[in-house]
Formats: sequence, structure tokens, C-alpha cells
Amino acid sequence: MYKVLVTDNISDLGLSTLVEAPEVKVVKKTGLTLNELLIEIEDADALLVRSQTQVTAEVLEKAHKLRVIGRAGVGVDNIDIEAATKRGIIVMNAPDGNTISTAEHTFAMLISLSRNIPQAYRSTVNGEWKRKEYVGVELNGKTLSIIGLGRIGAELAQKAKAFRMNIVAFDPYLTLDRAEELGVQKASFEDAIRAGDFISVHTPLTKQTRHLINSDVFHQMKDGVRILNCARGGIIDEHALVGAIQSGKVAGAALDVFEQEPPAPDHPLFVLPQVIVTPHLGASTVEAQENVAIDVAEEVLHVLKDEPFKNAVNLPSLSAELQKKIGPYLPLVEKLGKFSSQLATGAVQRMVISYGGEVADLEVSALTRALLSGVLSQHLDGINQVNAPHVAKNRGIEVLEQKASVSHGFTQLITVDITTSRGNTSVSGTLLNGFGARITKVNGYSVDVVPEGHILHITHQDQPGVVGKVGTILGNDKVNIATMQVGRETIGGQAIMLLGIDKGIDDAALANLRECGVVNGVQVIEL
Ligand SMILES: NC(=O)C1=CN([C@@H]2O[C@H](COP(=O)(O)OP(=O)(O)OC[C@H]3O[C@@H](n4cnc5c(N)ncnc54)[C@H](O)[C@@H]3O)[C@@H](O)[C@H]2O)C=CC1
Ligand SMILES: O=C(O)CCC(=O)C(=O)O
Repeated sequence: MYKVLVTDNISDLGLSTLVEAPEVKVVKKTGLTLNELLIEIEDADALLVRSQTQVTAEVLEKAHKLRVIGRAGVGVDNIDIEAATKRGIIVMNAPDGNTISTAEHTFAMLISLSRNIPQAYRSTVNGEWKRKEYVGVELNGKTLSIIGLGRIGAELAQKAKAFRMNIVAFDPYLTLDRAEELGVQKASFEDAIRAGDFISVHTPLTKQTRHLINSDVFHQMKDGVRILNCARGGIIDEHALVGAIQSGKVAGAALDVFEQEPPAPDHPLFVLPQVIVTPHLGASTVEAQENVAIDVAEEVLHVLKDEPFKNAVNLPSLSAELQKKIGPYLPLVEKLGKFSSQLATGAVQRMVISYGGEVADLEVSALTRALLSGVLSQHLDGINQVNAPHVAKNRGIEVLEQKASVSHGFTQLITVDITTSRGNTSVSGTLLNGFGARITKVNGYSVDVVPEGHILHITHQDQPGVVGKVGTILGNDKVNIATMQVGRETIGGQAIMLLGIDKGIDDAALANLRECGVVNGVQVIEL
């Protein structure tokens, strides 16, 4: 039974996928203190959060069983992704479900800001009638500069265009074609900042975007500019914003998010009448909350059930089409990794993974991760595809991926060459149409081995009687041989034997084999 811990308010309708799954127990506990969270997380297999729960390295330290963190929403800045990655925990979000709601909220803020609606409401219900004080500005013909033209930025652009605003956008990944398609003017950051009558930020909060809008940037803006932040507190330097409003540079600001949430009641922005605020409500609609909860619950369940999943933020994203294409290769590369690492002796220093034939036409990074995970998990605990590259890097293991069109007669061929402190090991494998994975070459010897179960790898001199002697010794020790493959360099030269045996071999039988006088080495490979 998998424990899925839910620590923020996530839509019950969305969670129903998990509640109804027989292998899952959903534990919903919101408003936990840090100490309570540290206890609850210990036996959780999955954690579901929104933006409130702070998933820090300290929390993850106690998460002994955790496989996946699902964020019902977009921003993952409340999760220590690096710490999760090191521990092999998949972090996934639900990027699509709240785009419309957040763009609509931003637009609501834009109109409220231009017409002073919150201020006028408060004044009017307080018995005042200040028609002169709340004269606004039209959106029609004004320029809206959007910083970060992703899902929400692009959706906002469409809404603003319907109000006949000119849209100028800066986004490092914005192409001219995309800008044209959206009917927006692509600009540099500086030009977008200078052009805007309204400036709205829609980037994630990262090291690069923290205080992206600071006092230097405010200086470059038009006098009387109006600022919106419905993305993340911290993208705008709040201290600099206070100064820019007080100096008259900025005529107004609409904020849904804050550097610290909830902000202190005496926040200096709250005493400025030009500032309107909401308590991080961008995605707070019935529809968005159902959408993101359904999306994240489905993907978390896929992870728990070892099924293909999407939207992991600490794994390269794979399209459904690519997942379908590489899926059949995953068991092969995992077995290649396990086989080669059990054969290789000494500390691994370098791995070269070569993809030949049809597989070379695919994006293979997911296969490299799976193979690497197979190699490293031989000697290390808790390795998976999420943390394998990180662990390899930390241990100074060089991992190279190469592609070739040649595949030595096979439709596709994957070879792993491992260099250790004691020498080199090379293992190749393929997928035989309809017959699954095969090991086709071991250290230069051609073989045809199904990579499954218990395999004995025996090196010996090619001479009459070796096969019989090995068979007799194993027979005497009640080890049944299921399959046998031999390969040799030349007649009478170095040779290998790969024996598939029905069950594991005990130490005494192994010692008898090693001491029989006709074999040079024996390794047991468990797949
Ligand atoms: N207020 C709320 O309730 C919500 C807030 N958000 C916030 O909105 C942000 C954006 O969400 P989406 O549009 O769905 O994400 P997205 O990933 O589709 O778009 C973000 C865009 O920002 C761009 N970007 C990154 N660094 C940049 C920089 N230095 N300058 C300019 N552009 C940069 C990216 O290239 C990308 O196109 C999220 O990261 C999240 O923090 C999202 C949903 C709800
Ligand atoms: O969970 C929420 O309501 C916050 C949404 C949000 O900020 C996000 O999706 O990034």
C-alpha cells in the first residue's frame, strides 16, 4: 500500500483518482507544523503540495520512502529540487491546468489597476463619493510589456489584444515566428521595459529572475508606468518598488504574490494607495484547482505504479511519442547496465554508451540514464534515473553518449564500454523483433544470451574437456544448467562460457568451480 501524503488544500475531486486506487492510501493533513511534517513524511511514498508546504532539504532528509513530489500547480520554488534530485525523488508539476485562471486573474488585476476599482470600492462603501480621485486610464492603445511569454504570458497577451493593447514581449526563448503567431512585438529586455505603459512579469522565480525588476530597471521605465506581478514574489524587488512608487515613477502596482507569503501586515507596500493586492489567488478557481489536482494525481499514480509519466521537472521531458518509441529499449539498457557492472571489476571511471542502427535516430538521454542507473545501483543504494547522472558526476565518473549508424548486422545495437581502475569491459545488446532483449557481445566474444536470471560468466582456455568438466562440477553440486553459450578468440585461444543456471549458486559450488584447474575466472551475474 502506498501512502500519498497531501499537505495543502488540493481539490478532492482531483484527488479521487488516488482515493479510488486500491494500492493507495491518501492521508490529507493540511496546516502541519514542521515537526508534524517531519514525522508524516517518514513513511510517505508520495507527497502532494501546492505552494504553501515548504519542501526543504531538512524535510527530504526524513523522507526515507518518498519517490515522488507532485505540485498541484506550476511554480516549484517551494520545493528544494536539488535535494530531491540527489535523493532520487521525482518532482512533477501540473503546468497546464491553471494557465487560463492565472491569465484571467492577471487581466482582472490589469483592469482593476487601470480604473482604481479596489480603492474606489473601499472609499464608496465607507460613505465617500470621490469621483475625481479615482479617474483612471484606458487600456485601449496602451502598451503592455510582458516579461516571460510562456503559457500564462501568451494567454494574457491574447486577452489584452482583445482590448486593443499593443503587446511587447521579452522572453529568452521567444522566436520571431512565435511572436508573429501571437501577434506580439518581440523585444529585448531593455526595450520591453522602456516601452511598457503596463509591465507584467510571468517568469518562474529562479536565481536569474530574483529581483529581475530592481531599482536600476525601474529607472529605465516610462514615468507613470503600472506594474503587475501575478507570477512570484521576488521577481520584483519589493523594496525598490516602494521607492519607485514613492518617487512617482510608478503610478500603480497590482500584486498577487509576495517575497514572503503571507506578507507581514505592516508591509510598506500596504500603506501605499497606489497598490492593489490579492492573496496569491491567480490559480484559485474551481476549474484550475480541479484541473491541476487531476493532472498531478494521475501522474503521481503512474510513478507509483512504475508506468510512464510526464511533467517531471527534474527529468528531461519526453513526448508521449518518444516514450512509446524508447519504452521497449528500457529493459534492455537496464539489463546491459547490471550485466556490465557485475562483470567489470574495480572502481568505475568512465562509461561510453554507443547507440547504433535504428535506436541512434532517437533522443536517447532517457536510455543513458536508465543504463547508468543499472550500473550504479549495483554498488549504491537508492539510485534511480533521477539521481544517476548526479551521483555519477559527484563520483567523478565520466559518462559519454555516442551514436553511430553502423550496428554490425543488427537492426539496433547498444554497447556499454566501462573503464575501471582494473581494465575495460564491453557488453553489447539488441532487441530481437518479437523475442525481446539479447546480449550479443561480451568483451569482444559474440554470444546470444537472454539477459535474465542467474548467469555464470566463465573465462578459460579453449581446449577439449572444459565444457564437460564444468558441467560435471555443477551437476555434482546440484546446479542445473538451463542454457550455455561459448565464444572464443581463436582455436585454442582465450574463451568464455555463459551459463544460464536455474537458481543461485552457493559459495562451496563456486569454490569447486574456481579450483577445478580448467577455468581462469568465474563471475556470477544476477539479473
Ligand atoms: N499567481 C499564481 O497563482 C500563479 C503563478 N504562477 C507563476 O507563473 C509563472 C509562469 O507560469 P507559466 O506561464 O505557466 O510558465 P511557463 O514556463 O510556460 O512560462 C515561463 C516563461 O518565462 C520565461 N523566462 C524564464 N526566464 C526568463 C527571464 N529571465 N526573462 C524573461 N522570460 C523568462 C520562460 O522562457 C518561459 O517562456 C510560474 O513559474 C509560476 O511561478 C503560475 C500559476 C499560478
Ligand atoms: O496553488 C496555488 O494556488 C498557487 C498556484 C501557483 O502559484 C502556481 O501554480 O505556480
